[in-house]
Amino acid sequence: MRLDYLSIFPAYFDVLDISLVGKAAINGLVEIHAHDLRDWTHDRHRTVDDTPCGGGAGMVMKPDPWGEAFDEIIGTESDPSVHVIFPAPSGTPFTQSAAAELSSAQRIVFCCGRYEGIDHRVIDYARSMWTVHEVSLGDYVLNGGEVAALAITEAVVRLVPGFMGNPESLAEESFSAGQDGLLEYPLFTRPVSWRGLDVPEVLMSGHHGRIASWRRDESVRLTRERRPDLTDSDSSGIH
Ligand SMILES: Nc1cc(-c2ccc3ccn(Cc4ccc(CN5CCCC5)cc4)c3c2)n[nH]1
Repeated sequence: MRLDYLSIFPAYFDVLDISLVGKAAINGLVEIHAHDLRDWTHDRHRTVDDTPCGGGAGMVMKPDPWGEAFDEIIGTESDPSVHVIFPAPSGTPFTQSAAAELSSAQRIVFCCGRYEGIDHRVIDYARSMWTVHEVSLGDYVLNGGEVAALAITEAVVRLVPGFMGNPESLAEESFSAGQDGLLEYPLFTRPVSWRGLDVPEVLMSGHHGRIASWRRDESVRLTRERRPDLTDSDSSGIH
């Protein structure tokens, strides 16, 4: 899988050489390429923004540098197998199933906007050429797309076959199909007693049936408490 990042702050993506994603890069599962959008400007100030047509606060990213960067990084041929991701507050909420779908992509290009966003024609042009995803991380406003691109990268790459040492742990995660769409149960490890707080006895009983039942009950309780929106979904198994 090749991952490209277009940003005026490409150094944001240096961290990918350290983290788990870095290991995937080392063992050839993932190729990381970060690019400075200003490399595709031609004026002395390397300008990437301008005032919004129709007025309004802030600045908008000009289309020209994006188009030239696309030509060089992706090419001028249409190819639906290339996934182009535009993080945006107005995007579709990013989900675990979207991460799972993207984990089988051969090529993903992250377009990280700044200022108030990117000229919409950039997204329209990209839609005419590749498979475009405008995605939101959640209902809060970041200063740009870079943090969202890092989060999406981690969610996707950890699902790439061969990446996680212990694929079983993926099956038990929140939001993954195996867990019936419930939140994860609380986790404990040694010592059994810590600052007057003890591991629930059932977990030390060695009785697998009771342990499974306790974990399910805890997942149901937590989901009802924190994510009532998940309790009515068909996959949740609770109604
Ligand atoms: N889930 C999530 C994603 C983001 C995100 C992603 C990309 C960019 C690029 C620039 N920004 C800053 C930013 C600030 C204010 C507005 C709202 N303005 C109101 C009127 C015009 C626009 C939009 C955008 C991003 C933010 N934030 N949160």
